[in-house]
Amino acid sequence: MPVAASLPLSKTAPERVLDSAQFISQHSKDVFVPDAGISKAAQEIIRRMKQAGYSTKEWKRHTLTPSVADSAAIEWIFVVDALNFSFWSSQKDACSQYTVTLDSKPYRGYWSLCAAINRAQREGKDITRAAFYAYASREELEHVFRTDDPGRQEEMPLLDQRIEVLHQVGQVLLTKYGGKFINVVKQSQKSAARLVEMVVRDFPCFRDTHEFLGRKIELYKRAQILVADVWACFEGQGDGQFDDIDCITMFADYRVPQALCHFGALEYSPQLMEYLRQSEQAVRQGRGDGAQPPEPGLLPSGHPWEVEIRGNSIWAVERIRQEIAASGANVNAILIDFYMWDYAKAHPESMHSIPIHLTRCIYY
Ligand SMILES: Nc1nc2c(c(CN[C@H]3C=C[C@H](O)[C@@H]3O)cn2[C@@H]2O[C@H](COP(=O)(O)O)[C@@H](O)[C@H]2O)c(=O)[nH]1
Repeated sequence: MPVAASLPLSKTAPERVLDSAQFISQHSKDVFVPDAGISKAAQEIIRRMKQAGYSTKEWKRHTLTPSVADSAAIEWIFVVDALNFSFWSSQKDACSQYTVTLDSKPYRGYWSLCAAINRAQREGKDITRAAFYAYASREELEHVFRTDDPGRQEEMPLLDQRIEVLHQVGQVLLTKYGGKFINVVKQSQKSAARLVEMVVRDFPCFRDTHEFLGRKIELYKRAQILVADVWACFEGQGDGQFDDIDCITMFADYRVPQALCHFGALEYSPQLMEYLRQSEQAVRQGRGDGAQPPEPGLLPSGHPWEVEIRGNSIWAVERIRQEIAASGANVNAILIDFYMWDYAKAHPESMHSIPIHLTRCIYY
C-alpha cells in the first residue's frame, strides 16, 4: 500500500498549522504580511543564504549542539526541545540575567539551556536519560539548571514548568517507547508529519493550540522544531531522513518575528508596536505581571496579539519560501527559519528597535 494512501484523509498536523497561519493572517488587525516586503525579503534572504552556503551542516557547527549524529544526539535533542521555551529575561542588563558559563563562555537565552544540559552531562548527570529525568527530584533539577551566580542573577525562567515537563515527557517515553525518543522516530516511518502528530498526541506539553476568532488554531512550534532538529542534525540521512520534511513550517517563537520585521516581511500596527515597547519597559521595571492588555505588561498566552504575531510569522516565512521557489531556488521553511533565527542572534543591534512580545508559556 503506497504510504500516501495509508495517511488519514484529513490534513496532517503541519498542513493544519499552515491553514491556521493563513486564517490568522487573513483575519489579523494589528499584524500584516506586506506583499512588497515579502519579495524584497525573499531576494535578500536567499542572496545571504547562498552567500553563506547555509545548509543543514550549520546545525552541528554550533558550539553547544551535538557534533556527532547518533542515538545520543537524538535523546539530547528531545530533552532540549521539550524545554525549548520562554528564555527572554525580565532583567535589562545581561549580568543579572540567567546565565550558564561553559568553557569560560557565558550563555543566555536558548543557548543557556543547551549549556546547562551539556554541563550536567560533564558532571556525570545523565540528563538525557528518561529513567533519570522522569523522576528526578526538584533539588537535582534545580542543580542541573542552576545559574552561574544565584546571588546576582535570576534563576532559569519557568523552572517549575520545566521540571513538570521533564517528568511528563520522561514518564510517557518510559511507558510508551522504552524510554528512548529514537523509538518514536522509528515508529514515524520517515514521515515528519506523522512524527509531529505522534508527539502532540502522546506528549501533552507539545500541544501548542489556541483559539482565534472562535476557531481552534494549531501552531505546534516545539513539536515541529523537534523534528527539524533531528533532520538537521542527521542532514536528512539515516534516522534523520524524512520523506516529507518540506511540510514542516516555521517555528512560531518570539525571536524570528524580530528578524521578519527587520527584513520588512512583517509589520505591526502603531498601536501594537507602542504596546510592545511599553511592555518591555513595564516588565523590566517589575510592573505589568499578568496585566490585561492594552495595559502594558505580560501578554497572556493565547491573546489575539500574540496569536497574530505567531500566525503571521509562520505565514510570512511560507510566502518567502514560495517566492524563493518561484525564483528557482529550493529551500524549505526550516532552513529559512534557522537562518533568520541565527541572523537575529548574530545581529542583536539590528533587533533592538523591534520589541518582542513578552509571554510566559511553555509553548515557545
Ligand atoms: N523559530 C525558531 N525559534 C528558535 C530556534 C532556536 C534554536 N535553534 C538553533 C539551534 C539549531 C539551529 O540551527 C538554530 O540555530 C530557539 N528558538 C526559540 O527562540 C527563543 C529563544 O530566543 P533567545 O531568548 O534569543 O535565545 C525561544 O522561543 C526558543 O524556543 C530556531 O532555530 N528557530
